[in-house]
This record gives sequence, structure tokens and C-alpha cells, in this order.
Amino acid sequence: MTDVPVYIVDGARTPFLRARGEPGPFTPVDLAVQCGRPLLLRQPVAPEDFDLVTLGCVNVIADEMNPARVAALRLGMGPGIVAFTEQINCGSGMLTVDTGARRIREGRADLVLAGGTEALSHSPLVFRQEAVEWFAGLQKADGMGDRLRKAAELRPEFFKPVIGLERGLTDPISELNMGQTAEVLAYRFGISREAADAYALESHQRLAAAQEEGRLNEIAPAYDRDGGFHDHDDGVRPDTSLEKLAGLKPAFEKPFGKVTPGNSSQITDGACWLVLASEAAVERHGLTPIAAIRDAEWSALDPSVMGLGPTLCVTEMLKRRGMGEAEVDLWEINEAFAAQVLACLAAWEDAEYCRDVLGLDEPFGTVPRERLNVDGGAVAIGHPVGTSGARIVLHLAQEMARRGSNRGVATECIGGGQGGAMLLEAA
Ligand SMILES: CC(=O)SCCNC(=O)CCNC(=O)[C@H](O)C(C)(C)COP(=O)(O)OP(=O)(O)OC[C@H]1O[C@@H](n2cnc3c(N)ncnc32)[C@H](O)[C@@H]1OP(=O)(O)O
Repeated sequence: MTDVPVYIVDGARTPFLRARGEPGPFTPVDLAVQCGRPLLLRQPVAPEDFDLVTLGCVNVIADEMNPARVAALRLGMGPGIVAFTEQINCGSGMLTVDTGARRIREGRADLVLAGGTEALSHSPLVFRQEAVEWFAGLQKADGMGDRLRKAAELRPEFFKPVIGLERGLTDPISELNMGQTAEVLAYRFGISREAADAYALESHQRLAAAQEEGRLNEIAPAYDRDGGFHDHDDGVRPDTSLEKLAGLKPAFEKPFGKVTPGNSSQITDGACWLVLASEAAVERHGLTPIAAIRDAEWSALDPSVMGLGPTLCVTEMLKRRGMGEAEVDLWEINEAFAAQVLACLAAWEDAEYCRDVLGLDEPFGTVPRERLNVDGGAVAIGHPVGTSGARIVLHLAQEMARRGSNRGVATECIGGGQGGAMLLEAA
């Protein structure tokens, strides 16, 4: 079944915009519409010709419940379009691509719009439990006396804000936030602060070079309601250096932690869509495939080491295809944290880990940095969590086509202790 061809024929994303401590210019649906509109306009098919819309989004806002459907309607795809939102934390944007590909393989769809959207700057402030209970009590109060008694119980500390994003980036089972899980991996695989900073520096340098050389043509520039124009990933720091990175304090484990604001993924807003097509749709509409989706895999592990998720799903996926590292020309590993990516690379070189955890007779091998995240990753570009999986698949497809590569793997770790991977082949 996985050999029925499914093609990525086009895609677009917004610039990724760094969250700056206040709601950004776009909501999740705004973002999805911003890049979806130019993408649909350039297709040789009408928006109504799509069979399915599936969109990843972790932080859905109350005005946009089921953002997939709201976005599809705002994109003029017609009332008859089926559209659903998928959520598997940081894997959401890749899950939708897998869902779309499976629908096409099953013969249940010919054209699918799949992607992710996330406006982390719009993450809600959450009321403390005491405040929630007080409001509930006030609503239930019977008569003026009861209401006044309840009102007198109000305490100013009820309104001390709880930032939903901070809560959302903390695993409820291990009670570690995502940065702490990266610290666990840095300790386990001996990733030094210097190595994490050097990796982070390279991520910024690669993104800056890709911007300079105009290689990020997946970006659809966007105007916001105030006339602001956004045309590039604004988290890039072309002027950063090892010295500047070394000067930053640990963000999650003070004072000795290795994970800092400089070597973590950035908190960002952004959306990305891919157009997926069956072979019949490609022929019928004269579409030009960029790459074929060959396979995908999802794995789960202890939430406190969630960053190792890619090692499990990639190994499983390549094992069943009879492939190893040498057969992969290009890699995208989502940079949740520099130390987390480096830990995955170290784990794949570690004979004991490969034997005991991955069931391999020999180490998986070395993923060379020259073939990994060639245009930078989430440390520089940012990580709108529900979107990043779609971004890395789209960018991998485009870069494979540009280089004439045969095979590429996109993979990501997932908060809560999971991992997702996708195998692309030349179209
Ligand atoms: C499954 C998964 O994918 S898990 C991953 C999910 N995502 C996450 O967990 C998000 C991880 N990232 C974070 O939580 C945040 O980015 C944090 C907490 C690490 C940092 O947040 P902030 O403190 O708001 O970062 P901010 O961008 O303001 O940087 C802090 C300081 O470092 C500086 N800095 C950051 N990066 C660099 C750099 N590359 N070079 C030089 N200075 C830098 C900033 O200029 C800033 O300095 P200032 O305070 O003098 O202005």
C-alpha cells in the first residue's frame, strides 16, 4: 500500500515571526489563510476541487475552533469541503501530511491540502484554579446577599497570570518542561555547551545564507492589518557568534544547564501548507510533482527523553525498507533544541543504544552535518509547534528537487514522548 505514489506538487508557508511578548499580527487561521491564498491561486485546479483539508494546530483559539474548517472556508474552498484539525503536539504538521497521503493511497482522495498553523504569541493566559472556582461560585450565587459574600472572597492573587504557553510546554506526566528534557539528553549523551552553541551558530549561518541566496522560495510574504509587511523568518541573527552564545545564561536549569535561549528553538508564529496529489490527479490536471511521499512512521517513548523520538521512528521506517543512513541523501531533523538534535546523532552512533533501544546489530551510523538541515532549522527559523513538521517536509521536498537528490528523511521529536518521520523520494 505504501508504494502507491502520493506526490507533493506544491506548498507555501508564511515567514516565521518571532513572538515578542504580545499577540502577533496574525491568529492561527489568519496565518493559514495568508499562505493558503497565493498557493491556491496558482493551482490549475479550483479550490473546490480539493477532497480534504487537514491542518495541525496545537494552540487553538476560541474564535477559531477547528481552524482547518475556518481556514478552508476563508480560502473559498466551498461549503462542501471536509476539513479537520489534528493535534499531536509538535508532530501535528507532519501528521496531517501523513493523513493526507494515506487518504490518497486508500483511493479516498485525489487532492489534499495538508499543513499546520500556530500562533504561539496568541497562547492564552490561563486563570488559576482558585480564580476558576471563584468565578464558578459567583455564577451559582443565589440572590444579592450570596453574591456579595462571594464577591468579598475575591483576592488580587487570583489574577496573577498563568501563561498557557509555559504550561503547554511542560509535560504533564514527567512534569519536565521541554527544555529540561533536552538537558536530560545533554547529560545522557555528554553534549557540551560548546557543541550545542556551535550547532546553533551554524543554524543561524545556514538560514542567513539561504535568505541571502533566495533559496527559501516556499515563503509567501504577508501583509498584516496594520500594513506591516513580513517577508522573511525574523528570528535569524546573522550577527550572532560563539562568544555571544557563550555569554547567554541557561534557560531551564540554572546555573549549570547547557540549554540557553541561543541554542533552543524560538517561540514563533507561522503556517505552512502542502498540496498532495494522487497519480491520477497529477495526470488529469497536469501537475508537476516536487517529490513523492514514500513512507512515514510514528513512535513513542518515555516523555522525559522525548527528544530521542526521531531515533526510534526513523530507524523503524528505514529498517522495513531495507535502508540505512547511507541511502538517505538529505535530512531534516527538527531542531527543538540543539542539544536534542546532537543527542539523536550521538545515539545513532552509540552501539549500546542502537542494540538495546533500536534493536540494531550495529550502530545506525553518522548523519553528516553537510546533509542535515542544510538551510538552518528551528533554532534560527523558529518553531511554531503545530507547523514545523509540515515546514520540514516541504523544505526537504524542495531542496531534494533543487539538488536532484533521490531520498530524504524529515523527522521530529514530539512533546509527551513521541516521534514522527517521513521518507521522501525523487518524483
Ligand atoms: C517537541 C518539541 O519540539 S519541544 C520544543 C518546543 N518549544 C520550546 O520548548 C520552546 C523553547 N524555547 C523557549 O522556551 C524560549 O525561546 C526560551 C525560554 C529558551 C528563551 O526565551 P526568551 O528569553 O524569550 O528568548 P529571547 O529571544 O528573548 O532571548 C533571551 C536573550 O538571549 C539573547 N539571544 C537569544 N539568542 C541569541 C543568539 N543566537 N545570539 C545572541 N543572543 C541571543 C536575546 O537577545 C535575549 O537577550 P536580551 O535579554 O538581552 O534581549
